[in-house]
Amino acid sequence: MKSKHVKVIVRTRPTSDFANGILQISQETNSIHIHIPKNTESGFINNQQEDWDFKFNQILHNASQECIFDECGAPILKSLIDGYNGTILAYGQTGAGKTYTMTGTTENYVHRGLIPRMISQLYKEIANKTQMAITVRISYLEIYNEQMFDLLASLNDDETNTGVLKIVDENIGPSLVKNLSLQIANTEEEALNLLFEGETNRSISEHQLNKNSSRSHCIFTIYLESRSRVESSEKVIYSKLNLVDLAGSERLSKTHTSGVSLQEAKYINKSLTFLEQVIIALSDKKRDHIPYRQSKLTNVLRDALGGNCNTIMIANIWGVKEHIEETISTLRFGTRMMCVSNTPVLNVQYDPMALIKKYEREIKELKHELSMHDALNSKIKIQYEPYNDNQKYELRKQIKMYIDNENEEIPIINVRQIKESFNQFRKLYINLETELEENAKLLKHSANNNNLQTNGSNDNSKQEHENNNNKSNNDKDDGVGEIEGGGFGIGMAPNGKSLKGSKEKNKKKGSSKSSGTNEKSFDKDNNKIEDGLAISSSQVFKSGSSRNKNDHDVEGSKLNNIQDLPLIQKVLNKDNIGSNMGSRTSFSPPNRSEEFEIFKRGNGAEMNKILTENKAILKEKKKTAKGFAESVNKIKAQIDELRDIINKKKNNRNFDTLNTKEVLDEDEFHLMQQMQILKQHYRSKYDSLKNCRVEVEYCLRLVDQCRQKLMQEFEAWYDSLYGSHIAESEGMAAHANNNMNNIDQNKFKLDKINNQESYTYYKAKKNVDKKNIRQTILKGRHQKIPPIPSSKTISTLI
Ligand SMILES: Nc1ncnc2c1ncn2[C@@H]1O[C@H](COP(=O)(O)OP(=O)(O)OP(=O)(O)O)[C@@H](O)[C@H]1O
Repeated sequence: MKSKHVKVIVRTRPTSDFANGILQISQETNSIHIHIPKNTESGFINNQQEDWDFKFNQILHNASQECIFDECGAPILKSLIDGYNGTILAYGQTGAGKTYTMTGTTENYVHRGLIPRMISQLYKEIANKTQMAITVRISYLEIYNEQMFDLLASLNDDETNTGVLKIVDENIGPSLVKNLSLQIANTEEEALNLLFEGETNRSISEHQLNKNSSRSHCIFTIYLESRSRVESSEKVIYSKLNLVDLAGSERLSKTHTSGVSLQEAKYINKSLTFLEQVIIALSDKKRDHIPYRQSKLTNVLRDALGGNCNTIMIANIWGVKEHIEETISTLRFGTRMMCVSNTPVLNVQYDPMALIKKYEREIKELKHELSMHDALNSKIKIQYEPYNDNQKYELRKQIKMYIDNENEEIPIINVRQIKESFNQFRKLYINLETELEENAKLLKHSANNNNLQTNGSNDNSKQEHENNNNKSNNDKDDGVGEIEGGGFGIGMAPNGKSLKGSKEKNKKKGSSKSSGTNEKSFDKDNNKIEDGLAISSSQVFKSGSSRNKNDHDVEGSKLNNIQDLPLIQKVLNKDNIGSNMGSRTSFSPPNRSEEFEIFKRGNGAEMNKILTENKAILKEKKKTAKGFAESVNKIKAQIDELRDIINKKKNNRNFDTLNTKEVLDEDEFHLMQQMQILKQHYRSKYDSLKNCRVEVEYCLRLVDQCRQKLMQEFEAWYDSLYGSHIAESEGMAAHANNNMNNIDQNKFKLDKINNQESYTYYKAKKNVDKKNIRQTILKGRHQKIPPIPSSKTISTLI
């Protein structure tokens, strides 16, 4: 961007009384020399200096109005139409010809000033610019005694623009003055009417020097908004032209004013002083702050002074002897003004609405082109709309398979698919992170529990050991605990009692009172759960979530309920649903067991794999525990047997050596030693068994969690595929069933048939449930058993 200095052109008012000896004008060199000899009789000149030399951009001595337009107006007008702001300031003492220069006189057309000439030329130019649609707006502002007046306010019909005029800090609109009316002028005549309207409204007061003299600053502004008729219409060029008729710059003493006129003169003087300060500040390159805000005039003209504008100042001088001091003052001001530089730039803006329309058009065309391109390359099925839920689901499936090495690669279709793939990868990663955190928590929790149990079992063991030594024969009936059994207390193994026998006993008792889970029943249990899923996954979901010590019973009762289900659903699917749902066609969701099998192979494959692996680990642990339990029982039986032999020997010896000191024979001594060894073995095996049990319980919990998650995922998957259909055709009954116990289910079904209100209620319930299921799934997706800590590790963790 190139900066330009403000152009200063001096115009002299023609006079027969020209101060020839004092004022020498050279139009060739554009310079003015003033010589005031000393000892002159005029008392108001500066005696300290005799000569003044000034040089300007141009001096128009006794020039015609037409010449002024050609030299000042025409170039500014041209750049205005090209999109650059322009300002022409008329500065000078009262009577020097500022108004004549800007407005001219109306009596004679030849004497019309710059404004009417520029208006006229503007419309001629607009008429020639056929490729551009140019809108002309006009404002006319008067600043009088530091107050702003809208000279065109009288034209506002709707009284919308009646607010107080205020200078806004940011030039957000075409005008810096808020509430200043902008009148559209479609023709030269309309523009001139506005000029004249403003003129008549102009504030005029009596003045000693010139009775028509204006004491106000007047700013006539032409705003152009240009859009190309041929190129894109969103590009708008805004430009404006300020034509400023400043108030007289003479000194207060010269005006001989008093009262109101004095006050006016003070304001004029003040604002011109501020104008001068701004100019001084602008011409000093070291100055950071330009005091534009000191006066309304400088604030309004801040764009024209040191901003984005082509600025010309016409310094009007009245070359008579008595005004020589004002002439010097005006020329000094002009000289300073020449130091001010502006940086005019093209004011291009983009109409946001038009821009949006353009982009929409472009997108449409590009889509069209893309679809043609795809068609030519036989890629007919490619879509460019955002991914819907089903597509996301499919992509996620592909990614999972890719991660599991089941897919060599994911075929790239388009950028949208790549983006969505990244999204899905991120989601999977976040899930994995959550899963790891949860596992870590679980591990810690388990370790804590283990420590407590290990400590407890150590104490128990000690106690048991002591008890065993003191036990009498009556204790023989107490059995030794085993992994499958509920109680795991160590007692005396009765003679002939075997592990098998105790298992039988437990079986008979039933597992409802058992604190542990029977291995056999556990496996059976697993089958049941999956069978349950086959019929009603939500039933299974419920069983998974409520798995506890009484699982066995729960499962049993569930099976009964499941058997009842098809009949109830038949009833629901038949007439009742139809009567409630009107003419909607009924939809029968696919068989859940088949779907579950599909799910396990597809989306749930990963989870199912983890579950299977975990179950295998669990089985292995149980097997180990069983082995320990068998060893413990075996040793216990040996101990009992040995104890019997020892006791018998002891009794016999007591009988033989009555009232004599007790002495062990060699045989008895050996038996006692064997007993010691057996007890040591017993303790060692018992400890191993305890530790193994902790691991089994830990595995059990995790297997249980895996199963629940598999079920939840299946639920969500099934629901996402068929949920809406089920809801539409079956009402919300089926799903509500899944989340209620049997009584509630039947109640709901009856309500559903008879009462529309409950239908709405359950519908709401279903939505909440659905949300909760999703949230649960999102919280922790897959939980794979982390490496099972050995009991030693668990102990050291605590
Ligand atoms: N170049 C000129 N040719 C002919 N007449 C002129 C010229 N300059 C000024 N005059 C006449 O001088 C008189 C005063 O001029 P004008 O009103 O334009 O002064 P002004 O500087 O605008 O004064 P004010 O500061 O009071 O507004 C007017 O009658 C005007 O017609």
